Amino acid sequence: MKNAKRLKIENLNKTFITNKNQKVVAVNNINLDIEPGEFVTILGPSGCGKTTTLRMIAGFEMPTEGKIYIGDEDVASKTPDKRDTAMVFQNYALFPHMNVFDNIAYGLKLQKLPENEIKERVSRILKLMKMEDFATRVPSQMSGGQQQRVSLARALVMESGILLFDEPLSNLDAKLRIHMRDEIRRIQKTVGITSVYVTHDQSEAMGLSDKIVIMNAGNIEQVGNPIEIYQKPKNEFVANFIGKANIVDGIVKERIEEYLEVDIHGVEYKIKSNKNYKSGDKVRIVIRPEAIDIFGEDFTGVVTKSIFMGQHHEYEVEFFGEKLEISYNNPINRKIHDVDDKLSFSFDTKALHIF
Ligand SMILES: Nc1ncnc2c1ncn2[C@@H]1O[C@H](COP(=O)(O)OP(=O)(O)OP(=O)(O)O)[C@@H](O)[C@H]1O
Repeated sequence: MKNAKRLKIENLNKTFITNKNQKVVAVNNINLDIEPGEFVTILGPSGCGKTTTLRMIAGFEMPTEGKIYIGDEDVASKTPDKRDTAMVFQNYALFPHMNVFDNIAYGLKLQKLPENEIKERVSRILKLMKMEDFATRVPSQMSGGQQQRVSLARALVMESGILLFDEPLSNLDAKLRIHMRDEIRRIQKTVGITSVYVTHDQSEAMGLSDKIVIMNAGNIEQVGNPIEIYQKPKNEFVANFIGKANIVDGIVKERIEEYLEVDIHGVEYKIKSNKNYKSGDKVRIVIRPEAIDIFGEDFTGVVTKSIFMGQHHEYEVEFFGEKLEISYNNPINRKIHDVDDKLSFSFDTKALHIF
C-alpha cells in the first residue's frame, strides 16, 4: 500500500440554498486534523451534517468556504477523480453485470494500468479480504455482507491516501454488522489507510475508531478517543448521545488540589476535575448507569422499573424528583429488586464527571 495521508479540514462551511430561497447551514465552520493511518468516525444525529462533510472530502459536494488538505495539497476545489480518495457506499454501488474480479479491477482499468499489474493487485486484495473463491460470481449471487466486502475491496485496490465510508453497514442485519465492523477494523489496521467513517450508530463508532467526532447541528461538539468521549463528555449533548447518561446537580464546597469537593443532595463526593469552579457554584455531573453501586448506602430510592436483560439488570430509581438509570452486571443468583421496593446505592466517585 502507498503511504497513508494526513487529512486536515480548515473552517469548512456548507450552506445550501433551498428552492424557497432559505439558507440551510449544513456544516458550520468546522476544523479537523486526522493523522496518517487514523480511523476517525463522524457520529451524530440525523441532519447534523456528517454526510455533507464526507461528501465535501470526497469532492461530491463543493464547500461554500474552507480548505480540505489531503497531504499538503488543498483539494477543496478539485473534482473527485483528482483527489486521492476512495469511497465505500451504503448501497454497495457494484456493477450488476460484472463479476467480483471485474468489479474490483474497474478503477484500475480506467487508469489504464498493465493487465498483469491489475491481476496482481486484485488478487492481493481478494486474498486480504478472504474472497478468492468469489472472484467469478456476480453481485446477485452474493449476500449483502459479501457484496459490501467487494465494495470495500474495490475501494482498497485503488491504494488511495484516504478511504471514506458512508454508513456502509446500515443495510446489513445486526449480527452481520458486528462481523463486518470487526472485518473493516482488521483490514484497516493491516493496510494502515487513513479512514473517515460516517455513522449514526454509536456502537459502530466505539468499536471502530481511533477518534470519534461528535457533530450536532453543523458543529463539532467534541473530538476524542472512545474512552474520552464516554468517560469525559464535554457537554450534556455528548453525554446523552453516547451511551446512557444520568445527569445530577451538585454544589461545589471547595477545591482540594486536583479535586472538587461537591455536595450531591447532602452527600459529599471528591471529584477529579480541572474545571474552574468556586465554592457555592452549581454544577452538573454525569454518572453512567453502570457506575452506580447498588451495594452502597449513600442514597435510597424507590424502584420504578426493574428489567432482567440476561447479562445485566436494569433499574430505574426515583432520585430527588428525577429518574436514575442503574445497570447492574452479573445479576444471576442475586437478589432482584422489584418495582416499589426500596433500593440503596452510591455513586462510584472515580466515574463522576463534572461538565
Ligand atoms: N441539497 C440540499 N439542499 C438543502 N439542504 C440540504 C441539502 N443536503 C443536505 N441538506 C441539509 O443539510 C443538513 C445536513 O444534512 P446531512 O445529510 O449532511 O446530515 P446527516 O448528518 O448526514 O444526516 P443523516 O444521518 O440523516 O444522513 C440537513 O439539515 C439537510 O436537510
